[in-house]
Amino acid sequence: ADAIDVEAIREEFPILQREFDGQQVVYLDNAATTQTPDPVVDAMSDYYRESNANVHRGIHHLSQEASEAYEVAHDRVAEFINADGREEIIFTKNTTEGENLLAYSWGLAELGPEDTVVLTEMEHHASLVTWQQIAKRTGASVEYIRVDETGRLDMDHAAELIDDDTAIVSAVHVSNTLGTVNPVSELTDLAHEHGALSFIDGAQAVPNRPVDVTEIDADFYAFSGHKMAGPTGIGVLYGKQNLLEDLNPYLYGGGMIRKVTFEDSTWGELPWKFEPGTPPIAEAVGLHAAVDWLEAIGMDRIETHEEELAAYAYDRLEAEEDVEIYGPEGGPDRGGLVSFNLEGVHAHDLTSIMNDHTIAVRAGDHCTQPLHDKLGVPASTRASFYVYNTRDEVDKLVAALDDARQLFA
Ligand SMILES: Cc1ncc(COP(=O)(O)O)c(CN[C@@H](CS)C(=O)O)c1O
Repeated sequence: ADAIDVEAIREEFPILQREFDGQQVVYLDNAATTQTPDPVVDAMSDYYRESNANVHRGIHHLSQEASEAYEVAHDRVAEFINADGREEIIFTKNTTEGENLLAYSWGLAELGPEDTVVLTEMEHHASLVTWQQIAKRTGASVEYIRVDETGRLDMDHAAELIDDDTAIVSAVHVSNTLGTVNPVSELTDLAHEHGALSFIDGAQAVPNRPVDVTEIDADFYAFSGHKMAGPTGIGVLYGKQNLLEDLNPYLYGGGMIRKVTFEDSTWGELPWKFEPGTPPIAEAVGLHAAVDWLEAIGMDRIETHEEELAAYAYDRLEAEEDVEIYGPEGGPDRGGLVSFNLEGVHAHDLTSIMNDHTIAVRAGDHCTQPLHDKLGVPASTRASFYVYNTRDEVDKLVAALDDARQLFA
């Protein structure tokens, strides 16, 4: 596929023209959140200006328009990840809420002392803390697939850990710290061989590469709108329909019920059963527009762009003898981000120097504290790329290291 036209894409992001202290912003914090193109902003503004109403099939025209827009957004997301239909697409607040929905609706009901939850050492706190706490409440145990010295999962260890006591395997598709692209189909197959479920955290995958949940055969899959050129306040939990049918909701209210009496209630059909109260309607319109916008570029072209940029950044940083990089070398095993440390300079100091050059990167543990403990570092600096980033911006990042060396090293 031919390369994407970055300059044309940048025209749709006025924020990228912003300057601080006379320097144009270099936005390299996309794993935290991506910027929002004009068509997505316009779609949400138009909704508020012209179609705003509450959903759940009100009688009046505006409510019917809003309900249609909200429901069709589910269809569009289902198509985007190759799910069977809107029944398998639950809109949440974000990836974190999707993981909690699964842990509360399924985990609390199904896990017990004889069960094991298998995670990986590179899990984000959104799944690691969630499963850790649900396991404590149910008596289940938690085991972690080892990350090897290259930053990849030790799949021999995975095959050892995943056995007939395993109730669920929960794994990140692309690590937000290492950039590692995990073999999620293989992990899912291992889970299924032992009658376990598979949950995949796709927060750093759906925005950046083609994802086909049917091909992966994951039972559940979660991601966020704000990491894929969409708005904050909306995420998606995908689940196989037959599994979702058997789950009870853990959040109750209007819109999710079929019948309510003073004695008891029955639940509405999918996906509304898991969407109580007034949902993120404008955000769903924005997410729909973001999916259209991304697909117009092409997810395979986005994947190639990010892989090449991350490989370029990896090579440039690798050439600096006082830089330590975490995760696999540039290529198909690394998504669009690079975390690293500059010898003798704390990540927070380096990141503030970067900010002096109006370069936006992230310092910290990226919500993967156990992984940083394993790496033996308190924090790292992370540059993460998207469709509007360029090699020139990577060069600026590398050039700014000298300032940090003079000041801190
Ligand atoms: C792999 C992974 N899994 C879950 C989440 C949570 O996404 P939410 O939309 O915040 O719920 C994130 C978001 N990681 C941000 C905030 S720590 C980062 O800077 O890396 C993630 O990267």
